[in-house]
Amino acid sequence: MNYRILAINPGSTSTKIAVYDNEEQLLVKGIDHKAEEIANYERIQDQFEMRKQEVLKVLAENNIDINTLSTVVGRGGLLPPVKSGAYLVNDEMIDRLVNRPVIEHASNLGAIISYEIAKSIGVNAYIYDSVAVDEFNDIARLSGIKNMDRESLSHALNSRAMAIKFAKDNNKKYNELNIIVAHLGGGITVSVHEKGKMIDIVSDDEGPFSPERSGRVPCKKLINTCFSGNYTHKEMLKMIRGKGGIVSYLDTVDVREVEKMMEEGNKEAKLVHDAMCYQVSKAIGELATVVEGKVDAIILTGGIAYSKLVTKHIKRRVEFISHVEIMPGENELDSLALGTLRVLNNEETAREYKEEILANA
Ligand SMILES: Nc1ncnc2c1ncn2[C@@H]1O[C@H](COP(=O)(O)OP(=O)(O)O)[C@@H](O)[C@H]1O
Ligand SMILES: CCCC(=O)OP(=O)(O)O
Repeated sequence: MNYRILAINPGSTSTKIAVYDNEEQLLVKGIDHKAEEIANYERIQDQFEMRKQEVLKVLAENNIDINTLSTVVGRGGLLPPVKSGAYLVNDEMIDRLVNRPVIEHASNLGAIISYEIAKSIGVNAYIYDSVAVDEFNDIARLSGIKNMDRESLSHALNSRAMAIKFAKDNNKKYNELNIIVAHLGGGITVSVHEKGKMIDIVSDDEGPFSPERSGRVPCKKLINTCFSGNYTHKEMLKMIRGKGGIVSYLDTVDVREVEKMMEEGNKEAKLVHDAMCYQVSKAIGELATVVEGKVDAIILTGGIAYSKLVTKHIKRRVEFISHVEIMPGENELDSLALGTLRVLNNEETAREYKEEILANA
């Protein structure tokens, strides 16, 4: 059976799309949205019609008739906690993402755009491995302050896909292995997968700094800065997400540029690069304790895993824990399409999104 799948991954400044016939990629395209265009919209969800039109235009330009699509899948956004895998997009999910998103994030548009396109041609829309996938054990939820639980918000899509691929490539099942995955992109998440469940993470506001995020910062200093009267709430959020991490030290979010600076003898660039690798390694070490050291593999993935300097540094620090596998790239469009294909082929089942059930799950 041949299935044609449109995958949509909205990011803060671009919408990446791809079309697949089963596993074969027919088209892949990054649609850039100009900062002036984005600035016209007060809320991220208001950008949906503009981005949808751009997606339809690219399909038409590439002679892909939307009526030939079997389904549409979007990167799942900031919903209340959900399970891993696929969800059918429904009105309840759209209501949450449009009217009460947990956090405003470009990925919230994935379900909204997919649903609209799918509805117009009478097929189903899905999300797959949303950033809100929550498989924490109870012990992982405590933060140290009552009523301020830790949250499972992560790069679950690429992290789970790489762990599943690693298992398959090694003739094992994902649910037989304990794997630590470090997703190294604009944001960084390190996650531990115990026998097929992502039971804990070190997220990008609790762990390593990344190109544009601060990671864990000293709490007392952060609180004092919040109350200094010098910053608005929005500016403080931007300080940790958008203007934190590498960019706050070196004025770039591009690790390739940092490495060029290092080649030119820039000592601060070397220190910041080293510190990011050091912090990622610490997070891997931290999560190794969750499975009591029984780690079958450590996977380094995401755009930064293309860097030999980064992977060599982290490998040196964590190889004592387990084998290190380098799987570079963010692979998110492939992960969306292949996950959905497993649903269409009845190898996995899509869940129905219902908030009242999730709250008690
Ligand atoms: N060949 C490379 N060497 C070093 N860093 C790279 C390379 N390719 C991409 N990167 C870095 O990867 C980061 C983006 O990663 P990516 O997974 O694409 O993130 P996102 O989807 O969050 O933007 C950027 O900091 C970029 O500089
Ligand atoms: C909220 C965790 C997922 C995330 O931050 O995604 P991006 O790095 O794509 O913004």
